[in-house]
Amino acid sequence: MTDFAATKALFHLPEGMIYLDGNSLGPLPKTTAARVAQCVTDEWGEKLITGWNKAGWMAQPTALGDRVGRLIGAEPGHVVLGDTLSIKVYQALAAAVDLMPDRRVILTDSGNFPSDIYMAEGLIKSLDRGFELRVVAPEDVAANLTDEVAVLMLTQVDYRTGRLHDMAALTAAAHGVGAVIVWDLAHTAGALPVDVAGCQADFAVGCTYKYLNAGPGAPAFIYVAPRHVAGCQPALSGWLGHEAPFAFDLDYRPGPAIERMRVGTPPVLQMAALDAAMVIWDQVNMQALRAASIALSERFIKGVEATCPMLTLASPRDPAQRGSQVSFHFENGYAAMQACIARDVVGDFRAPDIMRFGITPLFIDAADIDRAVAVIAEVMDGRLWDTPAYMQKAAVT
Ligand SMILES: Cc1ncc(COP(=O)(O)O)c(C=O)c1O
Ligand SMILES: Nc1c(O)cccc1C(=O)C[C@H](N)C(=O)O
Repeated sequence: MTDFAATKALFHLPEGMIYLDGNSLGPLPKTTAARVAQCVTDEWGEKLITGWNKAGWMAQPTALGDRVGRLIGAEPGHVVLGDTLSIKVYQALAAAVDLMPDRRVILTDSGNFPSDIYMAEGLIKSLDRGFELRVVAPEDVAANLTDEVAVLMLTQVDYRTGRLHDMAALTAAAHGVGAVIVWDLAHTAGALPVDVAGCQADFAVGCTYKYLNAGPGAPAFIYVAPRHVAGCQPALSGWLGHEAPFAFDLDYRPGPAIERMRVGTPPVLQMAALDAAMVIWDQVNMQALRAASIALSERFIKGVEATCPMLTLASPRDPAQRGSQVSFHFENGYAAMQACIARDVVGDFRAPDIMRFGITPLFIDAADIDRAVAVIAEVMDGRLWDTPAYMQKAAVT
């Protein structure tokens, strides 16, 4: 599918709203409610426990894994869904350090999402084998790849600025010093073409509630390269990752392939929501999507820069260095974003001063971009953000 004028009709968007936040929580596909209702009434309601076999619930994590896998260039049979992204980061990192018994440095960058860093710290603590987490500036990653590094763990697209790491180059550089790489694709999957297999990435993880429209709390995914899967000893050895879960053996034996990265019971209702979203995503041509995303992003930057001199671009100016979001610095960014949201232009704020806008061509078009620019200009020009009501920070920003 390359006709993004048609895809907008596939999503429910509140009347009058311009939703520039599909990179945080994607909007609802129009078919999702019926698909989830069918799962609830026909599958859960009528099939009850037999739904695990008859409705295919047990096979969903790998079946959906292949569909998500297409979007990231994974080989079939090497992606599985389940758990949260933080859990999948932990699993991937634990498996990665296991491959490198003689090295003790996990390298990451300060643009990484904090949860990835916290999970690495937690893993290091529980391993208690003297690992060091080394956090460097994003532009210094390559220079810090030494033969001390066991694992390079990176989020490809910086959640604040949208800065995009070169997956092929950094994967090759990590391999060049004998290290293993873990990619977090939270802001990549459904945002731009990726080729984990072609880049020879070792592990990749990501979520499905942002660009992939599977809804709040939707399951995460994990990719393990074919060459590693047989040697991968799951750190989170739950029963559904066992070779024969229904043998109920007391000794753990990992499942045959990517199944071993499953942990426990899959979230069946969320998987149904993901299934509905994937009916759209199965059709999407990622190269065409990327071209549309760049055209809209360039239009947005041009419009905002022409009308809002107090906003400064926080994202890379070169579209090849950006994911599918555009961010601006503004010292009163929180209040300004609240003022935009009150006028139906929805983006989000990331501390300390980032106004972040997701550019998602499946449901945002050039007319939306122009209207959003006009609203942002009105907010900035009229200092409409400068009211106490917009300064009050909510629990979730
Ligand atoms: C890059 C990145 N990694 C990890 C997470 C954490 O994901 P989750 O809350 O699903 O564990 C997020 C978002 O919350 C993220 O953007
Ligand atoms: N996962 C989120 C949530 O459960 C509540 C609110 C926001 C989020 C997010 O996705 C934050 C996100 N990782 C970010 O890019 O900022």
